Amino acid sequence: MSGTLVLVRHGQSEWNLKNLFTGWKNPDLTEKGVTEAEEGARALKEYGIQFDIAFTSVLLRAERTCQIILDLIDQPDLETIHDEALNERDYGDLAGLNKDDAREKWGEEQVHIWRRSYDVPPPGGESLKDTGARVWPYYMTEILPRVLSGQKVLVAAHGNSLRSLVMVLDRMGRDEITGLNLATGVPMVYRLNANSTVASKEILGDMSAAH
Ligand SMILES: O=C(O)[C@@H](CO)OP(=O)(O)O
Repeated sequence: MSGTLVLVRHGQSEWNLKNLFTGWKNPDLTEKGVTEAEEGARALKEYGIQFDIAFTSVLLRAERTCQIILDLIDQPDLETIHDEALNERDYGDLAGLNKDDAREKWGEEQVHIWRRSYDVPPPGGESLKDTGARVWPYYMTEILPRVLSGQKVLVAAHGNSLRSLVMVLDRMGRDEITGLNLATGVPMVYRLNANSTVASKEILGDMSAAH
């Protein structure tokens, strides 16, 4: 058995709260988002894990979630790599728009397709497939080799950058991924086999905290 990979989506952001498409925009966590990150951290502490390295995006909401977790599990100075490859999906022209206003303008179904489909990009932005096309190579070259060498690795990132990873790890098809919405601040603990497949997956906490 090789190492452990923990994926966690950032806590609620100010734009999650305002119901705005966010993408590469850079809002901070709300108080609730901080609490969600702390709850995820407490779950990891109870689980008893100590990490060898952490990865996060270059967006504040994920960076703060990562640091809140590391502080709470008494690893505040752990080496942390920040990379744009782990950023949220680029929402293009939708960034900053209200999700309900968008439904009124373009219809419920079209907005759902932009938000959750595999390969339909929002105008001027990235589809989940496009997001995966930058997340997967980064995972393969930077993250996976560490896990396979036995390290315990934390990845604090975003709803869609993590959906693209979960899709591959959980061997989900393009239809199945449409129904997946990750909860905020809820750690997913993967143990991998030596051949990179998933040996086990545990979800630590409340899956209902999705925004
Ligand atoms: O706005 C965003 O960037 C994302 C995540 O909050 O939204 P969605 O739920 O549409 O993937």
